[in-house]
This record gives sequence, C-alpha cells and structure tokens, in this order.
Amino acid sequence: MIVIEDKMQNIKIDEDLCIALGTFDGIHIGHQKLIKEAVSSAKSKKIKSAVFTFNKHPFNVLKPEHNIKIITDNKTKVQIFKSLGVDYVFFIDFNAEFANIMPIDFIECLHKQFNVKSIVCGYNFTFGRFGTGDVDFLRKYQNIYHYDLKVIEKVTLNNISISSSKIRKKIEEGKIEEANQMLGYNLFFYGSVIEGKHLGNKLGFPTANLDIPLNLCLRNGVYITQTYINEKKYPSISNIGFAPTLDCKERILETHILNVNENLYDSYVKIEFLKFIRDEVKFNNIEELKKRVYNDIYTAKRYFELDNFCLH
Ligand SMILES: Cc1cc2nc3c(=O)[nH]c(=O)nc-3n(C[C@H](O)[C@H](O)[C@H](O)COP(=O)(O)O)c2cc1C
Ligand SMILES: Nc1ncnc2c1ncn2[C@@H]1O[C@H](COP(=O)(O)OP(=O)(O)OP(=O)(O)O)[C@@H](O)[C@H]1O
Repeated sequence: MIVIEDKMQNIKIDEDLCIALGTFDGIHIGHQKLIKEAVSSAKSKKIKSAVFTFNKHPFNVLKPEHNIKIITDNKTKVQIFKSLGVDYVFFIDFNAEFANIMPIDFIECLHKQFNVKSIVCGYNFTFGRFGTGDVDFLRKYQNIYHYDLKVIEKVTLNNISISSSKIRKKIEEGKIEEANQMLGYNLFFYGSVIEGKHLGNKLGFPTANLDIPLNLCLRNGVYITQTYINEKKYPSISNIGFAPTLDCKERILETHILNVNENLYDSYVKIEFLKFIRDEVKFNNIEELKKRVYNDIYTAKRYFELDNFCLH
C-alpha cells in the first residue's frame, strides 16, 4: 500500500483509480462497507483502489473551538486500510484553502491529477465549499469527467445509522461495548512502551506505559483490555489519564498485563479496549490507590475467567 500525505495540488497519480471519499474517523462498519466496495470494484476493473482522506479532522480546521478528539490516529488508520486491501491512501492536508474549494474544481482535480475512473462514497457525503457538493452533484458530472459512481446506502445497527460522531459519543460515555459493535472491531491503539515512574512494580502491579497520541477521544479511566505483544494476546487492565493521585502532568496510557511480569521497554504493543470499569480517582494516599487497583485487577480476572480470581 502506498501512503501519500500532501496538499491536494501537489499530487499526481498516473495509474487509474477507484477512490473512496471521506474522513473515515473510526473506519466503522459503514466505512468498511464503502472501502471494501472500492477495493472489489477496483479489482474487477483492473485498476487501483484508493482512499482519499485528510491528515487532520476537517472539523478541527473549520471549527477549532470544538477541538474534536479523534477515534483513530493516522497510524492506526493506515493499519486498517492495509488490512482492507487498499492500494493507495491519500492524507490530504486539510487547510483553509482546501476547505474553500468549489465542488466542480474538486471533481476536476480528481479527474486530472488522480486519474479517477470510479468514485465510491456514502449516501450523505458532502464536499467542497460549505459542503455544497453532494451525491447529486457527483452524479451530474460523471459523464463529463468519465467516472462511474457507486453510492453506499445507509449502514445501520439495530435500526440506528452508524456514524463517527455517534461512536465518539459512546466512547466518551465509556460505552465501549456499544462503540465496538459500531466499529466492527475492538477499539485499539498502538504505542511504544516508555519508562514510567517505576512505582507500579513496587506496588505489586507493574505497568507498561505507552506513548499514544494526545488527541484521542478515550474517556480517562480504567478499562479491561487485551494487549498484543508480537501478535500474542494477553488479558490486561489499563488506565488512561493523569494518575491524579501522583499528579502526573501528561496524559498516559498504562497497561498491567495479568499474570505476566516481563520487561517490555521499547516493545511496540497494541491495546484493545473491551470494557470501561470506572473513572480515574484522586486517592488520599498510595495505599488507597493500591487497594483500588487490586480490586480492578480482580474485576478483570473475573471478566477473563482467569485462575481462581486470586488477588495476586
Ligand atoms: C488498573 C489501574 C488503575 C489505576 N487507577 C488510578 C486512579 O484511579 N487514580 C490514580 O491516580 N492512578 C491510577 N492508576 C495509575 C497508578 O497511579 C500508576 O499506575 C502507578 O502509580 C504506577 O505508575 P508507573 O507505571 O509510572 O510506575 C491506575 C493504574 C492502573 C494499572
Ligand atoms: N452509516 C453509513 N452508511 C454508509 N455510508 C456511510 C455511513 N457513515 C458514513 N458513510 C460514508 O462514509 C464516508 C466517510 O464519511 P465520514 O467520514 O463523514 O463518516 P461519518 O461516520 O458520517 O462521520 P460524522 O459522524 O463525523 O459525520 C462518506 O462517504 C459517508 O457518506
């Protein structure tokens, strides 16, 4: 898969493309249907499949005051697009100039610079200045610019239309199981294990601290998780936040792998989120923190049905 991050005007592709259009935060089951359609359509036409998306969430450029926290960082997006069989990913620089592009200029650019022969988008896709371009607009110009258009019907779950904003809300409310259903996979992040304060070990629950992007929409708190190290899956419990008892200045994600005590420094691990247990608490002292974390570990062991739920 070829990944290109640039301004739209700088890109020139010579191969014919079938392109999926959207922001794709979360790459939920609606997005997956759309991208799979682009991949299979490209294969049948013997051209390349592509995803046209952005380096940052458009909302954070158009309405920075909202400061949207994202579901999927770009590194994770790349992993998912790759697993779906996409040939090209374009992370277009979404800036004020791009936001102002007239819909017809956008189509012309796809035609001239991206060699687009086929477009796949969702039923509610809008684009260009003030979102004035839509599916009807794309349909109107398809013969002039020689592309065919496939519009994906609304994908629903229990009669509710899926969208990134709904998933973001579920995650922020701690409703991880519902979010995971809409995503079609367990919410996950990759990160490198970095040094912490080495306190967890002394307290009896060693934790791997991960550097993760700061703008993720995860609610601060404790989660039942699964940690993957070199493709091997371990049951774990994780905390994301500022560890207020210790007054940490930076938001970190740390994971305690159940029944394992290994040095993981510099490993690159994947953490999947399964269930939110509780919010972070500022405890009066380390003893109270320790007691509560042991309790969380007990909850996680029960969840995974590990050994006889011993407290350590
Ligand atoms: C399951 C779990 C729950 C945690 N809950 C809290 C919490 O509610 N409040 C808090 O201040 N820190 C919490 N922490 C963070 C601990 O303070 C931190 O892991 C510990 O001090 C070790 O830090 P270190 O890995 O940097 O050595 C939690 C950690 C884990 C693993
Ligand atoms: N539930 C869905 N069913 C079918 N297509 C969808 C669905 N949700 C989004 N799409 C399509 O996927 C592409 C990417 O859309 P976008 O990134 O805006 O996702 P979204 O889930 O609608 O996000 P938001 O909640 O921020 O509006 C667009 O072409 C859009 O029309």
